[in-house]
Amino acid sequence: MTIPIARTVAELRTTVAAWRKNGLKVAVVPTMGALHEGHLSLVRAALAKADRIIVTLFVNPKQFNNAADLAAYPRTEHDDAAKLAPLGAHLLYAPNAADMYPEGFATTVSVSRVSDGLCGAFRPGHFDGVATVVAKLFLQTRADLAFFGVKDFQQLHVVRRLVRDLDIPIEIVACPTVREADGLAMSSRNVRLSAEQRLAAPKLPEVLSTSAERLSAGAPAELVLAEARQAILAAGYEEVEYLELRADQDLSPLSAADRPARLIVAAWLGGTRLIDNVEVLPRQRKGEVLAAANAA
Ligand SMILES: Nc1ncnc2c1ncn2[C@@H]1O[C@H](COP(=O)(O)OP(=O)(O)OP(=O)(O)O)[C@@H](O)[C@H]1O
Ligand SMILES: CC(C)(CO)[C@@H](O)C(=O)[O-]
Ligand code: BAL
Repeated sequence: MTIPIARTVAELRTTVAAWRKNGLKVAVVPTMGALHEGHLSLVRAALAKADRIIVTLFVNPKQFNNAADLAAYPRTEHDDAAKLAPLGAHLLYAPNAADMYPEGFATTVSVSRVSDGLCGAFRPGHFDGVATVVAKLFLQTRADLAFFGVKDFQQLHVVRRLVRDLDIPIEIVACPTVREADGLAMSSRNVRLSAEQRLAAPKLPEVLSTSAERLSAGAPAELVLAEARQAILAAGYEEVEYLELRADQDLSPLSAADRPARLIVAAWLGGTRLIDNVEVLPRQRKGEVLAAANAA
């Protein structure tokens, strides 16, 4: 079983035009490859909502602010294609950098505000690179739907803002984070962890979920965040790049869980940068707790 591969926009467009002529609904799943169950869950979600699925595989140089990170990024196209075929994905679009950014390419798509802070602060230029390539992928594929993981929470906000602001006619579908049995969020970068680091890694999601519960129960955010940082460092992480409480709806910074929120983190373990986030349910005020108890 194999999956067809398109290398150029022309090849991609020929296939998509034939689908469209037959009235088929098209979905795109943008990735940088080294596919794991997290990516495959996006493909399955796409298969449930569309007739034809394009998985894109492009390690986008414009979104890497660190040359070593780009050089070390896993490239496993053969294995990726072998994972996609049995799932029933219809096309792998794997352009090369010279086709995506030909000589003279001079356009940058920049989404402000939701790109500020968090990864935007620590990876300068990263979200410009993401917004530029995602805009290209949407226009190249002209898909009806696009699937993204909640694991990259700020990226999801950037993409949503991009399509709203540029009136790109595509529905963005967010999919939950797929985790290993011990809670670690699946990520292509996890393969860089040594055996010892891999054992320490799940402390990150563990601290996130206990902190989220404390915040929902009304514990002061400043204290919870400070203790969470300490716990992550005590587990063996060498640096907590950021750990912040942000509003779920628009990513605005929060000092208390007074509305639906996210606890969002980036931390370094043995030279590998891991990101994660969890939902924080809004703190119930005393009156609401009493009202709920009386109603029960
Ligand atoms: N564990 C996961 N669960 C659900 N979706 C995921 C998961 N990991 C990545 N994705 C989603 O897959 C898409 C492609 O992500 P990407 O190729 O960067 O994978 P990655 O594993 O996140 O790699 P990286 O090491 O760059 O973080 C994005 O929409 C991302 O949010
Ligand atoms: C969306 C994306 C494929 C753009 O290169 C990338 O940022 C990713 O893999 O999340
Ligand atoms: N998942 C976001 C891709 C990156 O780290 O560049």
